[in-house]
Amino acid sequence: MANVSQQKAYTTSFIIAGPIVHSEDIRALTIIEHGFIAVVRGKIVSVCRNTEKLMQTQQEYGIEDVNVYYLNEGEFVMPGFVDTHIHAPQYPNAGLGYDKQLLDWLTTYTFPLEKKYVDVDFAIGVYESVVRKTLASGTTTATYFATIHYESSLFLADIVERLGQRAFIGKVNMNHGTPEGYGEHIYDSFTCTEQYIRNIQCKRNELVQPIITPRFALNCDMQLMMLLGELAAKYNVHIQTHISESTGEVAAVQKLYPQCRNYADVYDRAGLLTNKTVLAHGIHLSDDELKVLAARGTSISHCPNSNTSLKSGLCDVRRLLDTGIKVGLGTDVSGGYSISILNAIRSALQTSTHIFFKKHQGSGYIPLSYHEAFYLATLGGAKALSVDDKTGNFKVGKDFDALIVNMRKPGPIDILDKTDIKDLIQKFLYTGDDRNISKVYVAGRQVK
Ligand SMILES: O=c1[nH]c(=O)c2nc[nH]c2[nH]1
Ligand SMILES: [Zn+2]
Repeated sequence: MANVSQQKAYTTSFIIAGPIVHSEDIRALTIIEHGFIAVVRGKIVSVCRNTEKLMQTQQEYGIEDVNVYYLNEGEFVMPGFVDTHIHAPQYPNAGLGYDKQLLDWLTTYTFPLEKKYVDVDFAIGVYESVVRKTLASGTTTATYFATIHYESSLFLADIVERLGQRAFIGKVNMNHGTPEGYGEHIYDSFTCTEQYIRNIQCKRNELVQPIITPRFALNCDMQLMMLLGELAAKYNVHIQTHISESTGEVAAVQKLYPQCRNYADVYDRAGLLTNKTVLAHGIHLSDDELKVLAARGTSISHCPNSNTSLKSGLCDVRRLLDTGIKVGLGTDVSGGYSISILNAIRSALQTSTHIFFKKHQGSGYIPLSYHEAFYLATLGGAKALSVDDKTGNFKVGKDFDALIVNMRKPGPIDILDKTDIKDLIQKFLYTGDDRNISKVYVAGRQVK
């Protein structure tokens, strides 16, 4: 029998035995104190609540003793994190520029940095760091914005593929209101995007998918957005953009599209609201807009660190969920300063508590709980991206995207008292960091 730390990186058929934690729905965590998960060629074939049938399962799937890994005291296995919104090229700016709000922040800090990705060598260096760092932080699925540059966006896809992450990767579209040297002609924007989609689909790697990425309604005209909506339908691909992040942005969109009822209507008219669309932020959406998103099956990426860092506002996740909208968490680097979904969990919990403070006494408002935040970071994110048939929890038939968490490792805090599995989970969510994530798996492949 092997300890989990001795596992070979390339073994995709194995059993992990010990404490298991995952979400089956938002209401509660499922905790198995001592069970096992059997993985065959990267897929989960069995999840058991005890170890009685472990040897039988080994025999059934021909899993040798050396590929049975027992977790030690202080360890547990959980699903990998899903980051539903992150700008890979903005990583060099993480932690910088929070003296400005969204529209000024874009022109002062973000566009000048993104321009540099015309240089593929610069892009490769940054993208390699981003993918390694997100994997090390437990992000097994990431939804990336790249830049407008075709070549460097493809390099991001290559790096993701080589390092083994599950990801949606978008070449950004921008043909309106763009800064000097960082914009596209509508024809190039459209044709490059189509070529980009074909190029990524040719890889035939199920883990790496293209995603259509109009930056937001202020940087694309209606004609381009409509063409992109058609492309999404033609190639059956996902769509991502931003919506209703700051009040200044909402006012500018209303001015630019006076014929549209509201911000969501701009995207709806363009055919961009589908059940494979994920919209970042959505802080200032009206009830009417939420109804449209729910009807279209469009989801929201909640990016609480960014919403606070750029002083955009408090997004009420409870309201989104109550309207039937799918919600996942996003780091939104570098609007957010942290690459880690653990940080997004904490920011989401704090934002929800701040909203609770603002409500009047007796409103009955219930702030998010840690197990709801765990759901948003895993299964909620997978549902938001419509990949919950593949990932998000440990259901038989899904890919094994998972983290081995070790709370006994030298890390940010010491565990001094006796703890049960529930304590370990909470300690990890509130105080853990990547030092506590000892192993990361995507589709059964060990990637950390
Ligand atoms: O947080 C954000 N980051 C961006 O890069 C961006 N572009 C448009 N709107 C945006 N919001
Ligand atoms: Zn963003």
